[in-house]
Amino acid sequence: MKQIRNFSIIAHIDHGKSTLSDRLIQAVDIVSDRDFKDQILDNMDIERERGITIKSQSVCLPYTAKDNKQYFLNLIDTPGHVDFSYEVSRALASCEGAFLLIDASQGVEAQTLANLYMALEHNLEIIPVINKIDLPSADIERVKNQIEEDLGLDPEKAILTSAKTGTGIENILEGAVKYLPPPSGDSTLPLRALIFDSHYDPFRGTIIHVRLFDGTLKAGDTIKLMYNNAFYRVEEVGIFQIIRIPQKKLSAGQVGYIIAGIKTVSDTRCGDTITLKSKPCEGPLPGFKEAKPVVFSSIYPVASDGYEELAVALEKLKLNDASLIYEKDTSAALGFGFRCGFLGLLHLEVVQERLEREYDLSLILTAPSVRYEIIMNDGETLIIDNPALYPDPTMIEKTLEPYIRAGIIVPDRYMGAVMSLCLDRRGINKNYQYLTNNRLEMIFELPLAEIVYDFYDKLKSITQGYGSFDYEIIDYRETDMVKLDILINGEKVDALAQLVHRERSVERGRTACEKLKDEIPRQMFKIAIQGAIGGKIISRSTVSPFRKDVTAKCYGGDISRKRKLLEKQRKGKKRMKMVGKVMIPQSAFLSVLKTDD
Ligand SMILES: Nc1nc2c(ncn2[C@@H]2O[C@H](COP(=O)(O)OP(=O)(O)OP(=O)(O)O)[C@@H](O)[C@H]2O)c(=O)[nH]1
Repeated sequence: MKQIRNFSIIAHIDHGKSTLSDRLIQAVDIVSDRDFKDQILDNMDIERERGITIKSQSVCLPYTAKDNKQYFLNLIDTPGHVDFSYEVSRALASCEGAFLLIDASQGVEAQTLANLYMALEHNLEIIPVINKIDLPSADIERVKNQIEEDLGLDPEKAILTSAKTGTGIENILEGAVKYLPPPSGDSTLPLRALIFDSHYDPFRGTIIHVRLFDGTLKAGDTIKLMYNNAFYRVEEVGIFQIIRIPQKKLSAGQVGYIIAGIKTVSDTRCGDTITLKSKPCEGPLPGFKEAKPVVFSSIYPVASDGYEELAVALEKLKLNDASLIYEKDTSAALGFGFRCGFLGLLHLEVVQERLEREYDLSLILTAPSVRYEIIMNDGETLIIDNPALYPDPTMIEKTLEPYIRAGIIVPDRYMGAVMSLCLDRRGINKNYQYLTNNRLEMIFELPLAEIVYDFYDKLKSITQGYGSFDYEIIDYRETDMVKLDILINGEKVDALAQLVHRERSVERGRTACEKLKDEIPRQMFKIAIQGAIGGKIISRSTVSPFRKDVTAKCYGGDISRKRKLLEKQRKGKKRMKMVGKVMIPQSAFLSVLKTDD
C-alpha cells in the first residue's frame, strides 16, 4: 500500500485539467503515442466538443520515481461542472490528496474555491498547481498571492506547469509520491469499497468504479451493495489503464473496477458501499446521498409516431446515466412524451443533445421547471414539477420553492451589475468579501427557479466573461406563485404554461407573448397569442397572416426543382409541432422563459 497514491485534479472549468491529465498519461507511457487521442479521459463526443468533463474516469499510472521505486498513481477524474458536484464529492472521497489547478492568467475563480472547500471537507492533502505558465498573460506572482491570501495554502509548495508544452509534468508525478500520503486501510478486515462512478458496457453490463478502503476482493466472491441490499457474483476485478486490465484481486487502498453481471447503472448507486456477503463490514462508508434531480422538463417527439423511438432511446441513455429520471407524460397540445428530471440545466442539455445526435430524434423540450412543494387547504402536500399540473389556487394554503446559496466571484467593477441582476432575480445579498484588492466574492440566496434558465449566460455577459458562479441548494421557502397560461388562437397550450412569481406575473406574461410572437412564423391566418392568469387575460400579441407560395416562383416548369423546394420546406418544418392549426417551432417552448434584455 505504501506504493499507492490516490488523487484527483480539481480546477475551475477551462483551467486545463483534461490537458494536464493527458500529459500525465503520456508521461508514464501506458498508451502508445499513435493511439493517443487528446483528452483521452473525456470519452464522450459531447464532452469533447464542449470541452467539459461530465463523466469521471480514472486511470492507474505506473511510475518509477526518483527513489527508483515503482509507484501506482491512481488519477481519479472529476466532473468539472456544478451540476455534477455530488459525483465530484464521491470521487474526492476516494482520494488522499488533490492537485488544485489554477490558470496562471485567470487566477482563482468560484469553482477553484468551491472545489477547495470540498477537498478540505474530505481532509485531502492539497498541492496547488499553477498551470498555463507559457501564456504571455501569465502572472505567477499574482496567483501565488491569491493562493496564500484567498485559499490559505502555502504558495511555496505550488508546482508550476504548462500542460500545453509539458513543462513541470514530472514535478507533478514526483509531487504525488513525495507529498501525498499513501492510503491507510487493512486488507485483513471485512471488505469496504466505495462506488464513486459506474458506466455501462454493452458486452459486460455495468462496470463499477470503486475505491477499496478495507479488505480484498476477487472474481468468484459474492458482493453486497449495502444501500440496495442486492447481491451479485463477481465475474472480474481489475484496474483502469485507459483499457481495463483484469487483476487476480483488488486490495485495501486500491482503485479499480468490478464486473458482476449487473444490468444497468441504476442498480448501482454512486456513493454506496460494497462489502462481502460472507464477511460483511459493520456499516457503510459515510456520506451516501442520492443524487436528486432539481430541474424538470417534458420531452416530446416532433413526429407523432416518434414516441416508441424516444422510449427506447431514453431507456438506453438511462443505462449509462443513473441520475436521469423519467416517466410517461401526456400533453393535450403535444401528445405522448416523458417528464424528465435532471441534475441541472447542463445535464438537461447534454441529454437533449445525446438524444438528438446519437438516436437521431427530433424533439420538443418544454421550459425547464423546478420542483414546488404545495400545501393544500386540507393539509395534504403535493410535489409539483410540471406547471401544467398546478392545482386550483383556491385550494392552496401555501407554496414553497427551492432556494440556493450562490457564490459569485467578480472583479469589483462589476459589483453593481451583479447586484442588480441578482436582486432582479429575487435574490437576497447575504454577504460579500474582498478576496484581493479588486476581486470580490458575493454571496446571494436566490430562488432556484430564477437561475435555471439564462442566469449563467446573463452573468457572463454583464461581467464580460469575468464572473464565475457556483451554487448549492439550501432549503425550501414560502413563495407566491401563479400559473401563467398561454393561449394560442384561444386554446390553452399546456406545454407553454409556467409558474411565475405574482409580483412579476404581468411583466412575464407580456415578455412571453412578445417572445412567442417572434418565434412563431407567419402562417396563412392570423395567430392570436394571449397570456392569462386564472382565466384573466393579462397580455396579448398577434402574428399577422402571410401568404407564402414558394412554388409560384418556379413558373410551373421544372417539376424536380419544385419537389426540391417542397422537400426543403418540409425539412424546415421538421422541428415544428402542430398545435391545433398552428405550427410552433421547438425554440418557442423555451423562449417563454426568456427575460427581457
Ligand atoms: N497556453 C496553454 N493553454 C492550455 C494549457 N493547459 C490547457 N490549455 C488550454 O486551455 C483550454 C482548457 O483546457 P482543458 O484541459 O480542456 O480544461 P479543463 O479544466 O479540463 O476543462 P473542463 O474539462 O471543462 O473542466 C484548452 O483550450 C487547452 O488547450 C497550458 O498549459 N497552456
